[in-house]
Amino acid sequence: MAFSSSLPRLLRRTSSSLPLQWRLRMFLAGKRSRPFTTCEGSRPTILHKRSIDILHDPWFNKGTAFSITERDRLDLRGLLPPNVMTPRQQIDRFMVDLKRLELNASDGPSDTIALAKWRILNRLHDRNETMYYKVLIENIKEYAPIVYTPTVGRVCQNYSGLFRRPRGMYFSAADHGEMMSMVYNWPAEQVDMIVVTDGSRILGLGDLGVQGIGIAIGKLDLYVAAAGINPQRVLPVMIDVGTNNENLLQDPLYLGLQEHRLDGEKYLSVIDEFMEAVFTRWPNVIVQFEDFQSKWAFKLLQRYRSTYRMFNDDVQSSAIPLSNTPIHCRTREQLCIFLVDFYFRFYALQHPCFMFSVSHLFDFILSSLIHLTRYSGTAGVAIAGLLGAVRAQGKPMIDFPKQKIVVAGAGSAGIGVLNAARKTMARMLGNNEFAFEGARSQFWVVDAMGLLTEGRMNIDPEALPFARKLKESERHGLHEGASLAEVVTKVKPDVLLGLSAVGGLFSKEVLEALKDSSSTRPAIFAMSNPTQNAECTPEEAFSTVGDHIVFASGSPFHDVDLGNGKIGHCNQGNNMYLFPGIGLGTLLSGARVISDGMLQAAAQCLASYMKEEEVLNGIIYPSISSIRDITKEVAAAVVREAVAEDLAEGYRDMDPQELKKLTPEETVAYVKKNMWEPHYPTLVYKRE
Ligand SMILES: NC(=O)C1=CN([C@@H]2O[C@H](COP(=O)(O)OP(=O)(O)OC[C@H]3O[C@@H](n4cnc5c(N)ncnc54)[C@H](O)[C@@H]3O)[C@@H](O)[C@H]2O)C=CC1
Ligand SMILES: CC(=O)C(=O)O
Ligand SMILES: [Mg+2]
Repeated sequence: MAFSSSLPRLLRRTSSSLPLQWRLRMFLAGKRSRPFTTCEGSRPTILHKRSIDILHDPWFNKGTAFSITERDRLDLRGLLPPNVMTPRQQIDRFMVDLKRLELNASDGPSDTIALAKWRILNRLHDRNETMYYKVLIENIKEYAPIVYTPTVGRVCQNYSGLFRRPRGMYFSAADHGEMMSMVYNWPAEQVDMIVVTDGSRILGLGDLGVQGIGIAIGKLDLYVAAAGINPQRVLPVMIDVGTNNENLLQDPLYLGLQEHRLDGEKYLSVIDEFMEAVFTRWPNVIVQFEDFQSKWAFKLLQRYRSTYRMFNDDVQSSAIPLSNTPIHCRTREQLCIFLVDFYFRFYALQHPCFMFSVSHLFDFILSSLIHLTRYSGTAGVAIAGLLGAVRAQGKPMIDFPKQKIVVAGAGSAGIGVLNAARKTMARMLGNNEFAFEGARSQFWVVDAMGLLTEGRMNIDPEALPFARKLKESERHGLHEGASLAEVVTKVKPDVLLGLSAVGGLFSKEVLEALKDSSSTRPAIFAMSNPTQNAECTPEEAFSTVGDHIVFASGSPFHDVDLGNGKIGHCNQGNNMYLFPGIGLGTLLSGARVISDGMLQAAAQCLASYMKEEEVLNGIIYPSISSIRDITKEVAAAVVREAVAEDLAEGYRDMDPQELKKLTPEETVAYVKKNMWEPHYPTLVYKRE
């Protein structure tokens, strides 16, 4: 085929909505990617298959080597990473991966074993989904760390090498104008849950470009395993708008677009088009935004949350004004009087087995206060843990506003947690502007530039409310940019919470300083992921600060043997305890949007899940082994809230009126009944 004659033909055939430079690029990609089984001028192979069936057929599959024109011709567009590879590049990529495995294996333990387990599980996932999820559900504690954090982080970092069979959909800047038709290349008629990322901040590993698809796959594994979402109805999505990761831009084997990230309106128009396309084909789908860099995470949430069924569990913590709550009490006293009155008049009378106790009354008031506070996802998990840490000190949760909290990291996750914690305190202190303002003094925020004060130039507007006043800092012997160790030394916090993505940030010096904490039981939350990004390990925390601390981390660690038969519990403080239930509850209620109240109901359910004796033992989050049970409860709480807010439009044959009639127990049973179980169905053949 002569260059001169084929180019104009291709340019005519490819969508005229694409810019010329893209069509040229597609042409060149097509030239590069002739499969090695065919040669110039040979007769074409006639296929009686299309789309994903071709990718799953080892005779015809060419993987990433399908040219753009072939992808269009065979309905493959969007089912493969956008970069077209030559057969030679494919072999090189495979060989690099094979050699890396040999190298790692001879190197010592490294991550080889975890990655090898991931590969084995992934192959099972490709062959037999029912069996894959049965294995995962029955062994969730052992394999969640493989399909989710921390191993999923390694998988994303090595995705170009690990890539075998594509999973999910890829939309790229080059697909502008085509997405509405591309969504029809996905084989499932019904999709309930999409997890989408643009790869810009994967866990704490930074910009991993197209390789970030791994986190969407990992999160959806938990949607299936924990929430019982039907695996035929989940869709991981990668929106490839380029990458600013220079290593990936230079890597000849990288599978994504090798261009700098789109920005501004161009970026937004790609995401807008994606949202319109998926909601056109699947109007009832729920979209979870995952691991978008802070710069876009907040903006996208604002842009879509009142129109589409979507949420972002990394950042979400609503900005509902204080006055916009069901109960308007101007002071702490008024609120408490209202709740005590309510407790005796309604709650106690409605519970036949009710026996009065002061601690029960306190817990009721507290859970009501939490109910009046709106937060979710990461923030919800953090608040549940922070309240658990107060209870672990033997104090009532209502003492939470007295806690001094140092937060390391003021990115999307850190700010989400700070906003939620501040609002929780404010509600407990009287639910008014004065309380809200007062609560701010409980937080000390340290980011990459040290202590955040009003003396800082160009403060991020989201972080501004948490900048300390200069005078106030000076009174504590602190200054703008003071180091974390200085801040911990001077503030003597009750809680040290890390969402910085900096492994080892809670150094020996910082932990030594925490020994002087004014708390009887200081709490350390090293929430950054994956494992190597944890601000400290539980061993470091227990051995330096003492056996009495409460410890939680974002990625799993083993409990620590403290000697004398005592155990230092390592809790996993991860949004996995909430997002699956939020998705399932939204689905089963048929709510058109995901309200703050629904998110907050999920968080409240988690906060009240732990029993007193567990908390006093330093166990502030449930074991991952019970995640399916927790998720069921969380989902039921979300359904009930959607019904209460009149958002529920029903699901299948459960109409909103019937949903309204369900008691709390019946709601849990309804959720359980609708959770997919990994059983083989009986199959029969029916001619089309
Ligand atoms: N456990 C969980 O459920 C979750 C954990 N995360 C983790 O939180 C981490 C941060 O995520 P994002 O907020 O989205 O990232 P981000 O990139 O938006 O924010 C990181 C923040 O850390 C600060 N930082 C950097 N170096 C620092 C240092 N030396 N000292 C103090 N602060 C420093 C930065 O200034 C920035 O404010 C990630 O590792 C992520 O995996 C995020 C969501 C949920
Ligand atoms: C857990 C999670 O969502 C994160 O680290 O980003
Ligand atoms: Mg995340």
